Amino acid sequence: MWTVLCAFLALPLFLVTYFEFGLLRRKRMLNKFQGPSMLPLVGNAHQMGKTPTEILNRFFGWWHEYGKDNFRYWIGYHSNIMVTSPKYMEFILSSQTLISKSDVYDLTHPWLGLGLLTSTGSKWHKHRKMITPAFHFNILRDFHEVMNENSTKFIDQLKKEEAHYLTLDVICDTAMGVSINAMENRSSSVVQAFKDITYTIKMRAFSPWKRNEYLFRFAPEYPEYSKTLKTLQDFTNQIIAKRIEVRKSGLEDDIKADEFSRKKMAFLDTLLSSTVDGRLLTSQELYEEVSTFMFEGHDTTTSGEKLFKEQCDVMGASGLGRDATFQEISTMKHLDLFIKEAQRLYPSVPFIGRFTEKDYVIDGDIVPKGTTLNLGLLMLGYNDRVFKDPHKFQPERFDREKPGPFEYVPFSAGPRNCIGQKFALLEIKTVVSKIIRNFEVLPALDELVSKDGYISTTLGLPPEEKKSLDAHIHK
Ligand code: HEM
Repeated sequence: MWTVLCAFLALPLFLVTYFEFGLLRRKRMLNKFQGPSMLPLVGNAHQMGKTPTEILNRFFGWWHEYGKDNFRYWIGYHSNIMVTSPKYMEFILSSQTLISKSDVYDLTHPWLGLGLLTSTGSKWHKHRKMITPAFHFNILRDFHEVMNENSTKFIDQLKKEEAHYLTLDVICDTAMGVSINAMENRSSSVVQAFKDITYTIKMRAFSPWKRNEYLFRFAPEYPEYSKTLKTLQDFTNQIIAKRIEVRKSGLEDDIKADEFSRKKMAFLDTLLSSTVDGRLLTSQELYEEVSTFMFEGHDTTTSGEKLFKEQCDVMGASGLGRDATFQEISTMKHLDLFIKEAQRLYPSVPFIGRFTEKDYVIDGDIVPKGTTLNLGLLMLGYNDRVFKDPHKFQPERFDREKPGPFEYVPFSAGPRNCIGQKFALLEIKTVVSKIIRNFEVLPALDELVSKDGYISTTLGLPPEEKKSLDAHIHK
């Protein structure tokens, strides 16, 4: 009896010692990096905060404290380096071997499996090669019609002050050939499920025990998470099944009124007809790629006099009521700068992660095997060594001061860059240009831009400045 009790009590101690021992080498090497001191078991998890805003503020706080340079931190036994130095960015993003995603992406596996975003090694290489033609210039041009149709619906909803989910409609309508009409069906369980699952995944990343698949089953939010996951899995599987059915029956061209009637479903059709190693994709592989594109293709893509003038110049003053052509969209240069500036301050993908499967020497430092490299794309945009007066919204800055190739990378760079970059930019330009032609766009009074051109959210400021400004704003 006593032996069992003692063994039971000693177990946690044994486990902690075991893990600490296993980490000695990594800890020793990572201690050479600047960063906050850590506690046993939790690392720095207790300092992270409980909401996405608190977590962002914590990261920015450390970033300022450590000279706007890289720093290391620990979430339980997961060691991380927050990478913000352009030299590190260049090494990591250009590497042909450092392509494995960080352990944070494991949290998406139950939902996305190992699709293009999360897979690595030869599977990723083969699938990237197979999918790349689906984003060819000519295919994008065909998609533009669908983007215009959905943008028109979006504008109608904006006029009623009820605009939502445009990007989800566009990715389903173009890449999958399925009209889910999320804009008009806001209470749809699928639409809500996309929002819920991404929130849960983000928050799990900062909890040492919820990161673990088994321990997470005991978390209070687990039953809701399982339901959400099933909703998304069923939705994706249904899309694939219906498309296969339509292809089998050879009815693609006949059922014009049906929701699966579009002829140009480049992405899903590419997947269904492509071979890898001489065989068709398995149903699991199909599931992984389709769910990956539904996620990447909609959660990422969501003013002023000069913009309006450009619309008049390009479209002609009498053409403001019609859709812009593909060609016209590509000549809207000021709109390009505007989008670039918005992505600098509010990048759709603020962080991306890599995992070191061996030791690497980066810019003279040894980064040990087993380290998560968290690439702070968000921090790059706030670096005043690169962007003068970074809190000022100035689209023209990209004409004057061109950042280096690894100083501004909202779509990432190198072999694992965003495969949907051109699709995304076309979609954003299509909808934003239409908004400008239909509405007078003014700076948001207290949300985005203040009268003197400074953004008035306090994101990215050093903690003391942020505190005093926050107090001022909330007066
Ligand atoms: C403003 C919109 C978008 C931004 C800022 C963006 C940004 C990014 C970034 C930073 C990555 C690298 C992720 C990483 O290394 O973990 C990425 C990858 C990816 N993006 Fe996008 N993205 C956008 C829109 C899209 C769209 C519309 C699609 C699909 C139609 C898409 C599909 C993908 C895929 C599949 C990957 C993984 C590529 C690979 O690993 O080979 N993205 N994106």
